[in-house]
Amino acid sequence: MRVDIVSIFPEYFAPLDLSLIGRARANGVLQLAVHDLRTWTHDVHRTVDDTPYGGGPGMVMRPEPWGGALDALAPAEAPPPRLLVPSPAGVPFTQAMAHELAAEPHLLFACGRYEGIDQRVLAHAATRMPVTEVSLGDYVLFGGEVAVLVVLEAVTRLLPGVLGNAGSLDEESHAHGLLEAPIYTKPPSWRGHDVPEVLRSGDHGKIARWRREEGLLRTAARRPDLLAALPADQLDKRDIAA
Ligand SMILES: COc1ccc(Cn2ccc3ccc(-c4cc(N)[nH]n4)cc32)cc1
Repeated sequence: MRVDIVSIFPEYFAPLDLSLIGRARANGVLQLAVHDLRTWTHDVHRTVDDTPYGGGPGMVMRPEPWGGALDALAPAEAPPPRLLVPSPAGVPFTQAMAHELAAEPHLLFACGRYEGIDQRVLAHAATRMPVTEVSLGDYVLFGGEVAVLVVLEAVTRLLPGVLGNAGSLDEESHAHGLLEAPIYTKPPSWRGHDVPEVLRSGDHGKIARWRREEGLLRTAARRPDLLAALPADQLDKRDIAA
């Protein structure tokens, strides 16, 4: 997978050389390039923002530098990337979207700052590539960089060969639309708290049932919205009644 990121703070992405993403880059699973939006400015002050039409607080990112960046990184003669633009007004980012993005050959992230990017940048881009405005949640950040780090981590860990034990993808929270069960390791008793006996029983069927029930109970208590969204065939009413 190829990933291009455009930002006025390219140094924000130094952490991407660490850990699993660093390994994905080293083993060629991920080709990542970070670009400074100011590369595509042409004035002496390398201006990227201006005052908003219609008034209002703050500044808006000018369309011209973004136009130059997208022309350079999504040239007409190449297959178009998927453009992802973090925004408080975006569609919610979910594990399902992470899986969808992990199947894309080329992702292009546009990191806004100030009050956001002139909407015409997205409108023009949409004439030649898929554009998705994505939100991390109902809270407001200073810019898109943190959101890109989150989206990129969620997507990269789904790429083949990135996670050592692929099985861990199957059982984690949100893998089946539910939250995962509590997890434990040695010692069997710690400060008066014991590991649930069932997990030390060696009975894998019993353990699998316990984990599903605990996941359902957690989901019902913390994220009833996820429970409501489960397809009917995935939830036996007895599961909750138990
Ligand atoms: C119109 O209201 C605002 C508009 C933008 C901003 C600051 N800002 C600038 C670019 C940018 C990109 C993403 C986000 C963001 C995404 C989520 N889930 N929260 N915040 C915030 C962003 C503040 C307020």
